Amino acid sequence: MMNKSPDGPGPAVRAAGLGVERGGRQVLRDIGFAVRRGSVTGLLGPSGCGKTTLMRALVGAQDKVTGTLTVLGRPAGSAALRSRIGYVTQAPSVYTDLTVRQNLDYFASVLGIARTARPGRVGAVLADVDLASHADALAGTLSGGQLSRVSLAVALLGTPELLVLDEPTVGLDPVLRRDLWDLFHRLAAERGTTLLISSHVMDEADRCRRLLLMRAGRILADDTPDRLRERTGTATIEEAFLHLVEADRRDNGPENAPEDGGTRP
Ligand SMILES: Nc1ncnc2c1ncn2[C@@H]1O[C@H](COP(=O)(O)OP(=O)(O)OP(=O)(O)O)[C@@H](O)[C@H]1O
Repeated sequence: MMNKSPDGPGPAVRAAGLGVERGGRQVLRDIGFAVRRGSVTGLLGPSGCGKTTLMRALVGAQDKVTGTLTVLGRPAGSAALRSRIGYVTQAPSVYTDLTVRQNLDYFASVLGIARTARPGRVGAVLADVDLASHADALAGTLSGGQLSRVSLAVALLGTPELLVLDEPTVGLDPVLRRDLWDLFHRLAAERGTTLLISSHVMDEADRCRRLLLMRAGRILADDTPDRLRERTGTATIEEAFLHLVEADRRDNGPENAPEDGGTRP
């Protein structure tokens, strides 16, 4: 079933002049970009550059946001967006003393999915993330990769129009990573879901239709993988990124924004 948006055909996400202050520091500054509906967009950049903060702003979980941030046609954080967005954080958010199925059934009830519809919906998302064979295992006995797939299954329960995934493939073996990327593209192609996926692994970049490259709280580039390589005259996204970082250093100096190293209270 394709997602139908009540808010017209505009971009899924549009940011302009976006800034975020965290811990008394400006950690995002003058961010501007648009994410097309039904696309798979990668948010790439080194640890601490602000990927999670940007995602938190998108889903309405971040304080001290300035500028414009529109999500599915509404201001980020609007109550009406809650059921339309799926957000998977880096830390799996499931109950370890419940089975996978019990977790999903619980979250389905929280989402207001009717009791009679729940077994079907739970079965469908278990199949999506390839965990049907572990449905009755206690979540606490699963591997890290399996646990993060349970979190993804939770996010899929409500058939979200926008899926925001914070480093969903970290720590996964190559086969699982490939399978997850296949799933992401199926969700976009078959259901019209928009996916924004963060990673600091540059070799995942080619799996995205479009890339947002971040450094030190700013967007360095917003382009397709091919065009990024072409316009920087490089062979890989990693080289393209390094090329853009050097150009940025020349233009703005090395200290234009805080790099990683802050503490996280
Ligand atoms: N709770 C917090 N309070 C204050 N500053 C924070 C907090 N969390 C993160 N920061 C700072 O905000 C900046 C951006 O952090 P963020 O977690 O968004 O980066 P990231 O790109 O997602 O990093 P990673 O890839 O390591 O997850 C960093 O400088 C970090 O130190």
